[in-house]
Amino acid sequence: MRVLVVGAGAVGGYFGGRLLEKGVDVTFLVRERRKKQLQERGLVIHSVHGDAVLSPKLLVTGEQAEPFDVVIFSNKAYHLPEAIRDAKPYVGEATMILPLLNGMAHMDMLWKEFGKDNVLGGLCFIETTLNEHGEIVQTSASHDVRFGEWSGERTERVLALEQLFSGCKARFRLSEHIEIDMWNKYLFIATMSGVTTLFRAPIGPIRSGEYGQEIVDGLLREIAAVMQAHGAPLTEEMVDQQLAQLNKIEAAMKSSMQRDMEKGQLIEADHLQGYLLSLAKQYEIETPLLKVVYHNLEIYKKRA
Ligand SMILES: NC(=O)C1=CN([C@@H]2O[C@H](COP(=O)(O)OP(=O)(O)OC[C@H]3O[C@@H](n4cnc5c(N)ncnc54)[C@H](OP(=O)(O)O)[C@@H]3O)[C@@H](O)[C@H]2O)C=CC1
Ligand SMILES: CC(C)(CO)C(=O)C(=O)O
Repeated sequence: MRVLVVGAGAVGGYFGGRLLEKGVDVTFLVRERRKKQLQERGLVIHSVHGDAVLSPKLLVTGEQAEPFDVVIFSNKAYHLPEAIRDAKPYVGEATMILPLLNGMAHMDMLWKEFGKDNVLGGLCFIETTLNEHGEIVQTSASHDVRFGEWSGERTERVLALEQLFSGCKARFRLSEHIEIDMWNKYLFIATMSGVTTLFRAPIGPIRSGEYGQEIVDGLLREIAAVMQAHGAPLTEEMVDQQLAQLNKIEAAMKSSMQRDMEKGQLIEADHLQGYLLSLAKQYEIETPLLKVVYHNLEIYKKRA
């Protein structure tokens, strides 16, 4: 099976690199600047799970290539329209599309472009970033991808993917409830990125202190209420589990949005929190904490 990874950034470079390391036929769709960087230095991974220096196959849109069996989208949400346009020539009728972006709003765009049957659900848990040389720096225990059919079925094609991904250094897990998994991850990351960007600290100091728990809990429950009003399959038990997860993760953990802010880069505020606020308006749900979080991100966006 041939795999195309759209974007050799922190997420795509890491997981694509791990697949390549295992011997999977992986190509990265990149733009000129990233191509030059990767040609000069290689795809360099510094990771708590082991370092690697790889020489991947690179493709720049417009270059000739047969359709791929799998196209993994690992770009930021604000680049999705261009990423879809650039990847489209390499998508055939039987190509599986696997997105690893945070959030949910991208699914509609992918379904519209590629058809609902061709798009799998997907997400990842990983703390990874690019350093000033474009090298991948992966810093905590999780390096997990979950993927699956939207219907939850164990079809031949996802079983083939499971086989393809198995035995590589990162953990790829086939899910029979990827829609639920994605909403859970969205609940987790909208809260986690919200508080870490608001307080400009890793999660540890935020969740401790006199008001920490109240704020994290309050924000998570506001977001959950919006998602549930929209029909997300999230039970109260799942909401409690996400809060427990936020209390359990390493104290030093930061969100990727926070790291992007620290580097003065663009952020996915509209895709994550902004989308939730538009739903809150639609369903007339009060979300005072989410508004504070978003307002902070808006101020950053104007300054950046
Ligand atoms: N980093 C993390 O720890 C985690 C991130 N996520 C999610 O994963 C997604 C990706 O994040 P992350 O990897 O951090 O982002 P990065 O910015 O590190 O990587 C995105 C890459 O996509 C590339 N790209 C964008 N548009 C195109 C295009 N048209 N053609 C080719 N390449 C393109 C960019 O290339 P260029 O250099 O040319 O701009 C960049 O290298 C986000 O939705 C994020 O929320 C999820 C879990 C953890
Ligand atoms: C919180 C984390 C690191 C978990 O994968 C994440 O998804 C992000 O920061 O984007």
